[in-house]
Amino acid sequence: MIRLEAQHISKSFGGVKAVQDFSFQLNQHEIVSIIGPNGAGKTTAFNLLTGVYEIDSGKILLDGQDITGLQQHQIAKAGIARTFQNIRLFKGLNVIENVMTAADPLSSYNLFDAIISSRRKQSREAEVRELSRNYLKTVGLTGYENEKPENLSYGLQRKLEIARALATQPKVLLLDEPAAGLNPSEVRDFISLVRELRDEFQFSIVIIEHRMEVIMELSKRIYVLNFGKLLASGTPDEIRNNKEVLEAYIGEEDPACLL
Ligand SMILES: Nc1ncnc2c1ncn2[C@@H]1O[C@H](COP(=O)(O)OP(=O)(O)OP(=O)(O)O)[C@@H](O)[C@H]1O
Repeated sequence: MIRLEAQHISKSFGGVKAVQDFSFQLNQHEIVSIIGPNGAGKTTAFNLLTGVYEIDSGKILLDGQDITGLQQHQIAKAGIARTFQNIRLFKGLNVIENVMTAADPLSSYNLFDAIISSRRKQSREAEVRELSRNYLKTVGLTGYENEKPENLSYGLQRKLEIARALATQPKVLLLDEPAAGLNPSEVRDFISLVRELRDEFQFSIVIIEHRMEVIMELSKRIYVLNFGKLLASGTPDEIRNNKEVLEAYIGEEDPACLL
């Protein structure tokens, strides 16, 4: 069953055609990737799927429902969660509070609130705290609940971002360069985590990534963008052996990156 579908979506910024007539499908319980050289339109595609930008033309469907033109918070509520290329965490809050604000976005978790709040709110807070503790456990952050996010290593901050995304109980998780800045052992760890998450939560995942070992190991199918357009799509083996794709990567920092 198709979970998320983009039909001929396009977006220009002035004269730059960032995404042109791009279509893709993501099935239930599937991991697909979007790859392409720098500036190919990958992040713009995520921004269109999550309502950060209004699309110029095309349609986006989630479980067959048209979600084109919805606001970011409506799309999040409909079931699409994402992480960002540049990690976005709340520095003023500790690790567990970062997850709690995602699990219960209408609440603010701070000491003042705790003192003045009603018993009902306190019991809701206890419930959300417990849920958040579980999400932290899932990503391997047990023991870090009271740390400030900026004191965590880059790899752990990435996990915290994922815990925040999990807390919104998504149907679809969009990961924008989740392995950027990770060392080789963190990359291995991350690959296992993504598989575990998909199996445990039964959701579908789209990954944008430059680290090809991540893409090749995790993706069932890969979409390749170049200058905003779909250049190719197929299985990791098909993409690895696609001459046009290899040519598109020539001149990139890591031209051998398709492995
Ligand atoms: N808000 C914006 N305003 C103007 N131009 C933009 C904006 N966002 C993206 N672009 C342009 O759209 C094109 C696609 O950018 P995008 O960030 O989507 O590429 P990308 O494939 O994610 O690149 P990278 O791998 O470097 O992150 C680029 O030419 C970029 O400069």
